[in-house]
Amino acid sequence: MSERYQPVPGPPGRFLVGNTYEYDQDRLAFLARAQRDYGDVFRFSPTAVVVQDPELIHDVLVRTNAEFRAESPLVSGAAARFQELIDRRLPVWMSTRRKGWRGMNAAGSAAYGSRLLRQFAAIMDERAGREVEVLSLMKSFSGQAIADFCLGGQPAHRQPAHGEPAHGEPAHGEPADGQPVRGEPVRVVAEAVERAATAASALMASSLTLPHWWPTPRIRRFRRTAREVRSVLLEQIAARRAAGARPHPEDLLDELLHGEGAELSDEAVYDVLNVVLRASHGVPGASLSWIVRQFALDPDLAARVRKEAGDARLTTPDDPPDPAALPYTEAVIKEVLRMYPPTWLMGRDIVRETRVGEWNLRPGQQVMFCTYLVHRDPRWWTYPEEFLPERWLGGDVPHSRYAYLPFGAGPRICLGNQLGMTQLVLATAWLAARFDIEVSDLDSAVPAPQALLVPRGLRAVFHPRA
Ligand code: HEM
Repeated sequence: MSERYQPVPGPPGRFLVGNTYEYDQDRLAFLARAQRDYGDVFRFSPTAVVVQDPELIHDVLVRTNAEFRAESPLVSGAAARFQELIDRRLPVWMSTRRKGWRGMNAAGSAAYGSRLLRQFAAIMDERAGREVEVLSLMKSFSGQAIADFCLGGQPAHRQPAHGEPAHGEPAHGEPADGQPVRGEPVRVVAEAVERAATAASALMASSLTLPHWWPTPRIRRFRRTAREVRSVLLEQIAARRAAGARPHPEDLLDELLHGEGAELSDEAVYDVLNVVLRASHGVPGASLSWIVRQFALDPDLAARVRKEAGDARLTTPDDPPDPAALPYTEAVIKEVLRMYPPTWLMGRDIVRETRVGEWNLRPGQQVMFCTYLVHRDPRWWTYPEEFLPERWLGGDVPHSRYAYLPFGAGPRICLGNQLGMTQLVLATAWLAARFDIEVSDLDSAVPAPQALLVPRGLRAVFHPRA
């Protein structure tokens, strides 16, 4: 080994399997132990280095697209082909990302508030009063909501009223006013994305990447579902193009096809929609599940959010308040994202020789960071294990300015962070205002660090408040 590449110290691991076995026994405990024993930079495997220092993490994140890549192939062996594809598409993605940003900024997200809340209210009304699996309920809402944000303006312009089924199908199957109703493309796309995300998380559930030529049912399903998403999206894009521009953009697809800036090819539009739908899949749903758990743990917290919703006159989903009028609710969400960041583990592939802190790293290696541990590190946070929304109201910022990164940072920061916050603030306020939550298995619903950090097996009954 040349001087240039001194091995980074880390747990030695076992013969053949390295650290994978110990890691899979308890992922968070393994990473916490390794950090305690080896410091803020440690080796996980010959190709993976874990970095836990917030300044170094930030440094890596801002250098993404140069020495680091955000995209990682799920199946090994596809890497070279995949990197070529990424290199070609990256500049296009970065410029289409800017175009997508316009549709998702604070104004775009706020304008979408009532549509979003109507969907949430309808889904919750439908499931109220009986025990439900919280994560699948919230994921199904967030999946539908994002698909609606992307494509929900199509083909008619009528919005479903509160009480009407969320995906826009009229109660008796007849289009209102003789018009086609929106909803069908949203449902088809949301379901295709759901299947693709389930197939991808089945691959990610294992810490080992499989060779791409290995024809396992999982890899075949992963490929088939990805093709399906591509085909339903390209179909929607073609149909919308053929229908021509509308006076005002009604969803992200309108914005991408007819908004300001250079015209995008169907392929570029597909890229944005695909990345947005995939990257947001389940993430707000996981956060809402943590909120449900937190409300069940602490009814006073729910009461305080309810009071704020009442003061802001949140009485009907048709006319929601500006999320800025709900600062305590926003602080609750920031605290949920601190203690339970859905994207609890992030990574970057190294594509050029580079240096991270005092270590030289080379192409083919991977850098990983565990935001869950950074967000609970007593060096950066006071009372890190306590749920304290007030810390976000009193200016008690972390001692390291980069120690809070639920949405990532740098050029690949979450594209939907404002939309995600709007969605979470309104849905959380609605939950507190309209329901008493009963959870029977609080003790067993502990953090499960899977593809996302989720409360394992959380079930609840949402009792409508009188
Ligand atoms: C609770 C809400 C959300 C959280 C915590 C979250 C978190 C994240 C994080 C941490 C990343 C960066 C991953 C990395 O750097 O490797 C990311 C990327 C992304 N997110 Fe989100 N997200 C949320 C909601 C959303 C929503 C609602 C959308 C879309 C409408 C969205 C769209 C995206 C996209 C497109 C990217 C990839 C950006 C790129 O690679 O250039 N996210 N998100």
